[in-house]
Amino acid sequence: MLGAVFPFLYYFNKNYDVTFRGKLQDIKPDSRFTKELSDDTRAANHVESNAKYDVIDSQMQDEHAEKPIISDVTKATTKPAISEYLLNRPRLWAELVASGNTSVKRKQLPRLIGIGVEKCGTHAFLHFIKPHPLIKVMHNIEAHFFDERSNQPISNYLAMMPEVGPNDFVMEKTPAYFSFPPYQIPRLIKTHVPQAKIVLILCEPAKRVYSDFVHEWAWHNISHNWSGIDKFATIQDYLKVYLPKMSSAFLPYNESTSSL
Ligand SMILES: Nc1ncnc2c1ncn2[C@@H]1O[C@H](COP(=O)(O)OS(=O)(=O)O)[C@@H](OP(=O)(O)O)[C@H]1O
Repeated sequence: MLGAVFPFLYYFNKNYDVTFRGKLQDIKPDSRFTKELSDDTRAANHVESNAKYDVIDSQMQDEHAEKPIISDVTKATTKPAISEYLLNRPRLWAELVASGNTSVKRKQLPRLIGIGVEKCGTHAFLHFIKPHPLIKVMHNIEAHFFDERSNQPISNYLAMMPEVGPNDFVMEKTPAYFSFPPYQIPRLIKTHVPQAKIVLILCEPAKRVYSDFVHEWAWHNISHNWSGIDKFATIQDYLKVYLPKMSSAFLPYNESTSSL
């Protein structure tokens, strides 16, 4: 896959000057590489383009002094040609991470909240996203605040979070936050933590049910005081309990329950 992407990016960068606005008509042939130019002109263009990087560098350095670095990254990714962005990207990331490495750390409400669905790979998602240098996952991972402590003040939720730098994104995931219509918990989250992006992972329902059965069975057998679904030996026993429980959670669909 990567083997296919890199030659494409190389060809693309070499032959086109892309103004990074996402529209096809903005992609223009780059005059620096067209055949009719003499070698001298190409050399002059090369010097000119290097000078352009210096200007961008100095502009970005000036701007860092006044504004949060994050807005500079947005500028750097939207204004210059994509080749300039690719050249500057490692430095931008290093600066962004370093600028958040201050001694001033504060607790932050999550900016990413995984709400489920249980048994659809929510741990795998966390595993993939955790190495990101700006994502800080809360220590216990699952806060269970909105399902178990929703009567408490939001300051208690904040108290559960790690202390982080200004550019960091705190994440927690509690698959039990996913609720079937009328979506009470996601709505509650949106009300109390409006800045948070809610991540919902879905998977094939039959696979999910079987995974849930194995999970519940294992918990029941490992922990005898497990208060989940009642004792069951087979998936048929499980479905007898699970299906009525799920169908009672559904309400008829209407406008008032679909406004999330
Ligand atoms: N990448 C990816 N994509 C899809 N599914 C994946 C992935 N990685 C793990 N899995 C399977 O997800 C199941 C565990 O889901 P969760 O991590 O959400 O479980 S939990 O709700 O936190 O207990 C569990 O399913 P079962 O093995 O069938 O039980 C995992 O195998």
